[in-house]
Amino acid sequence: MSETAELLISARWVIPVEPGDPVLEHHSVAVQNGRIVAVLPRDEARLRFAGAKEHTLEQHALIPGLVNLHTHAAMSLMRGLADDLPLMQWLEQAIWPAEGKHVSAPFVRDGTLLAAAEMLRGGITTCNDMYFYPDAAAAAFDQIGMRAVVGVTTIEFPTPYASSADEYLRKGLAARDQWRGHPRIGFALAPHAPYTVTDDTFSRIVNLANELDLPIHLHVHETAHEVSEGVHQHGMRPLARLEKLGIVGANLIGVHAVHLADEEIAMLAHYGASVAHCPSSNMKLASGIAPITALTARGVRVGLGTDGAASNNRLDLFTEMREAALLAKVSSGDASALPAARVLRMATMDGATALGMADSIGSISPGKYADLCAVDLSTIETQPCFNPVSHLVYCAGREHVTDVWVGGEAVLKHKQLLQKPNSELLAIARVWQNKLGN
Ligand SMILES: CSC[C@H]1O[C@@H](n2cnc3c(O)ncnc32)[C@H](O)[C@@H]1O
Ligand SMILES: [Zn+2]
Repeated sequence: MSETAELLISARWVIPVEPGDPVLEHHSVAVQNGRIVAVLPRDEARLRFAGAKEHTLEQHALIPGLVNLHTHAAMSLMRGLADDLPLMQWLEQAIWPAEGKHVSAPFVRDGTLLAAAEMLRGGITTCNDMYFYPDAAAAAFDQIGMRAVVGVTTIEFPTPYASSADEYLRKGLAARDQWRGHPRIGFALAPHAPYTVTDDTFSRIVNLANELDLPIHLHVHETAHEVSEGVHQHGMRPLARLEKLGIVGANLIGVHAVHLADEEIAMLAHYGASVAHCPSSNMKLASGIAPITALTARGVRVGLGTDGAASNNRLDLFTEMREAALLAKVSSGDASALPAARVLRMATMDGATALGMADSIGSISPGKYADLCAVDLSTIETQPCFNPVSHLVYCAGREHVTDVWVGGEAVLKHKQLLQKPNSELLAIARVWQNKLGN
């Protein structure tokens, strides 16, 4: 059998995430046509793929590209615009008025470019995005070489983007049609939240999700106020209403899921739904601590999200991994809760599975896209290194990411983005800083 690979990426440690939790020392990942063809010992790889170009990472851990299961990428342009407020004051008094004034296709294109650059620099190769002008967002992700699931966003109030649920859905679905078949850009249905979407619109979304086989990406049970208001308005808790409407299913990505009763955890498990856990945003908006230990104990899949840069204020999954682990331990009183390998799996494979992409991303496995992230563990602050998985979650940060590939294409080399110069991105940020600052 003749085997070819155009690229071998050889690393001190290859951490494939599945199957099992192995740490492979001095291994190589062979890549052909954007996909992984083999994971094997380095010496064997050099013989078997003699013609391949080799990229050597002597002191690095090579991990699957991280999957950001919830973000609003273009909100990077509103980073630090409104801090230290709880969710509804933050939205109603600061963010929604600013969005009403500034959001446009160029805003979304530029904000998404900036966010995608930040995410790639931090080892995030795929994100699940929910924002206005999905077509502009898709174009930005494509331009910079990132993989993204873009939301067909729906909210029941008018914005510069659309004036009715019908128009949001029509425009979002038209964008999806336009990007169909793209190897890196996919779509999800993205109703904003139970308090901003009507029963009729949720019913339409259920039908569309079934017809088009799309995930449903939805903020849910983020605050105690959301739950009590839901009871006041609809006579039942939001998740009960969503279950009645058919929204709760295996394709649901419920974002935040902070305030859950035991029966609601059981309900999510029963339907095979996923949760996008966003620890920084939940802490910064004082929303609460999501019951991740209880969710995972019942078998609910949990991925990690950054939320937008206006409520975090970083798009950094290394921080989210560390916080997820520490919050699980302190809130359960159990230091063994969410060990490092489990958290790394949440930030990779579990996010991929939640997006319906388990066969194409999330682990370093033959047949999957070569979405990879190299983390330098040779620095002063990462010494000594007895266990690279421990370091990835508890010690290293996004500043240790040196090289990133998406579909076998290098997008970050020696910490430099290859598709866009930093100077161009900084100039874009300056323009919007001036506009939003006035
Ligand atoms: C309809 S586009 C997305 C919409 O969501 C707003 N948003 C950002 N972060 C949060 C959050 O944590 N909970 C609820 N809504 C959020 C964003 O500003 C857009 O208006
Ligand atoms: Zn959000």
